[in-house]
Amino acid sequence: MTADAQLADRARTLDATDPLAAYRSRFVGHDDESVTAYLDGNSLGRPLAASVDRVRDLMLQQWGGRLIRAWDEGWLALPERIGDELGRVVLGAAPGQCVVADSTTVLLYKLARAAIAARPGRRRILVDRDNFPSDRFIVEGIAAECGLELDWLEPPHAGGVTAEAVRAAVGPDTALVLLSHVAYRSGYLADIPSITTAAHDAGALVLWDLCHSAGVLPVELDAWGVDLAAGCSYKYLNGGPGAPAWAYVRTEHQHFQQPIQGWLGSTEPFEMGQGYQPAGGIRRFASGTPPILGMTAIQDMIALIDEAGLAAVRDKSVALTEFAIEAVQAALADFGVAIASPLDAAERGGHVTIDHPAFKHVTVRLWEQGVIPDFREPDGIRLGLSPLSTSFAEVWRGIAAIRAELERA
Ligand SMILES: Cc1ncc(COP(=O)(O)O)c(C=O)c1O
Ligand SMILES: Nc1c(O)cccc1C(=O)C[C@H](N)C(=O)O
Repeated sequence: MTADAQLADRARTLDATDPLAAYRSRFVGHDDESVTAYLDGNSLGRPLAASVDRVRDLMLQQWGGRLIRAWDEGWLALPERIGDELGRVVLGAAPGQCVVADSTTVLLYKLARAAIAARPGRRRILVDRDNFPSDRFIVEGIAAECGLELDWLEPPHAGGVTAEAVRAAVGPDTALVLLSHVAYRSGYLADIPSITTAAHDAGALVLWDLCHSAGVLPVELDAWGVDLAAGCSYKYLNGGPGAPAWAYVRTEHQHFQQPIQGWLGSTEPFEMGQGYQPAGGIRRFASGTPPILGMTAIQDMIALIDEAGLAAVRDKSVALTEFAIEAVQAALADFGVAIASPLDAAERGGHVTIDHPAFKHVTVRLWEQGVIPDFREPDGIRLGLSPLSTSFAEVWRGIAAIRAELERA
């Protein structure tokens, strides 16, 4: 058997013995033959068939039938109701600490400003140079706005941000540390508990960006002592394009003041009174009218993760990334393709990034033939493997297609 036939055979065996394989059929488009391999579930997760029904019901029964009455009949409470479910199933958070609102970018701003205000007199923010642009741009803006200084964790930090690096960089003047749980490019998985402790030992707060971890690996925000966190819901939470983000604020920090003082974060919105009085609890971190259509589909993925179990989802995620690495090493190493993600599964999230100078051009050709990974500058193809909707066969088809394009290049 050729090496290729062996990999194709292994993919078939892995799919045949995958205890979560049947979940794939619950997603719209799983049988669309024009998509040879969807490897971008960490940018935009596939829709669930259940969400099509839920959105239809929302439009016909709730919006169409109940009209404005639907706000009182459930819509106004939805950001916290979904937040509680997210906390229970995905984030390891007791009720009353999560809310769905805004975008991740806006929530990161609100939470970072709230944290800065809660550490008066401290003048520094620690941030990772390799963090996602929004995260970096937000603290750059806040530093300019509030007259603060930024400290940068510079790469390489032996693969990713470690507790030792954070401990060495924080001090009595550090107000806030802003980091990602899973790095958007490399997929490096940061150790939240030890990094949070390192920051707390210096009296700083930590804001965690969980965009690339929520829904793909177990998270225990309460148990890990996390202060503040935010993440998006259109990746592994399959909420759809532009679905609103979520924020976690630990109960003991819910007296923090957030900067976007809107009526729906105030005590009695419908009194329309003078002077902003922040609501109690997590509701004070909301600002304006909740995007009900946008947050509707998230509920189906939370329910699906609940059904499958996050530990099983992580097992499949590890198996998918292990197989991707094995296939890249076997099929692409001879072309000079380098693996930019950690090789140790314990240090890796749900995606694998591989680098090659031809990948920008290769990605265009892949998309034309229905093989859909992400390209990330300067030369990375990011294979985003969504455990409940990605098959091992898909991973192999994607990697075989990359090799075919490199052969032509
Ligand atoms: C790690 C990370 N942080 C923040 C964002 C920004 O999210 P949004 O565009 O929803 O504000 C993204 C993705 O876009 C991301 O991957
Ligand atoms: N939010 C996105 C969008 O509106 C268009 C294209 C991609 C995205 C993404 O989510 C990118 C993603 N956060 C990343 O890690 O690269």
